Amino acid sequence: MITPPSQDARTAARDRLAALAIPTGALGRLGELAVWWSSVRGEATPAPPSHVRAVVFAGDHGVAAHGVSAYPSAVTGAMVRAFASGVAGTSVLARQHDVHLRVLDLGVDGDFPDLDPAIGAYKIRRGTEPFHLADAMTLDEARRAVEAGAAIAAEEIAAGADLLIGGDMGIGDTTTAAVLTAAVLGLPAVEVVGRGTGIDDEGLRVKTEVIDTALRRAQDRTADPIDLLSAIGSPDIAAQAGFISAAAQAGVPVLLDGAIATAAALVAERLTPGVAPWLAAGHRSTEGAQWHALKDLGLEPLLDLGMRLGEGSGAVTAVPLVRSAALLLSDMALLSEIL
Ligand SMILES: O=C(O)c1ccc[n+]([C@@H]2O[C@H](COP(=O)([O-])O)[C@@H](O)[C@H]2O)c1
Ligand SMILES: Cc1cc2nc[nH]c2cc1C
Repeated sequence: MITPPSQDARTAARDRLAALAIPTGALGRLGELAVWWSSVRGEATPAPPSHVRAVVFAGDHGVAAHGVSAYPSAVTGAMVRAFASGVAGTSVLARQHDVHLRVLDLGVDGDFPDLDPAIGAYKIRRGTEPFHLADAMTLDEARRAVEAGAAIAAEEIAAGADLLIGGDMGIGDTTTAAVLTAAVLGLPAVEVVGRGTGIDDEGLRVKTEVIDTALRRAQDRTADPIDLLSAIGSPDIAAQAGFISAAAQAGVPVLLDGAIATAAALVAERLTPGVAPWLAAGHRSTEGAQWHALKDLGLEPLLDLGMRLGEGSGAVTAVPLVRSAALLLSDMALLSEIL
């Protein structure tokens, strides 16, 4: 059961927003963001987020060996190392915006004996099966991955998180996100396919075909989200779904990233209905799957910069907007006070 965000706080925030020393509605979506932040914090004028914590869920995707990505799977493990040493794109953004960031290996097809063992503490398996040909993982693995995500959220909340971000790292994962989104929403492959890391027209044709084949293979598996994850998911996306679901159950808001995070949110909403009001969308990705998933969740993205990096980068880039929105609502004068 998910308790909805506070209606009283939302009403009080809306009233204050309407009374601020601005023309009515002049803050646009920043005003709506302020009202959302009040509702999820349960206060009319909450402090801006000061303990933002992001987790990058890494994993390999068997489908990557079938011509759907512009890069080889070897990049996934290399990027885990880049996160561990603080030199990935999102590492830079997280330092800039005072966001705590950690990377976790849920399903990379390799090991990291020289890195902090905590990175692999939730590892479920090594890579996935190519899901247009066979189930990505077992039911038990899918279940354990969702539980791992919930345990990770609990750790971040215990560490004091007032806003959570999930990021992804996995070559091939835009195909997985697209298939999951299409299966949940009943959409054809052409509606959810995107160029991911930058595939050419031939790559796009192959990727569309792979998505279409996977969808036909999983068409009777959509009733149970765990079964669907085992058919066409991955441990990293299943864990991110469990993470989002657990955050919402604990009343901790989540700022969504791109196509993979939003697909995970869609699955989380099916696992535990009532998740969506606890979410805000950091940015609009270049992937059609994300646009459809956001629409279903009733979310409008904050930024639209043409970003397609993943890693939680779009969400971390939007963190200053949440802080600005909260401060505008709490610190600005009312029109009645200046007239
Ligand atoms: O988050 C997004 O919307 C997004 C869009 C395009 C690419 N990515 C990142 O690029 C990788 C997946 O791209 P691909 O082409 O290998 O499926 C993966 O590591 C993602 O983090 C992420
Ligand atoms: C270099 C590189 C970095 C990434 N970060 C997220 N996805 C990525 C894909 C590639 C190829």
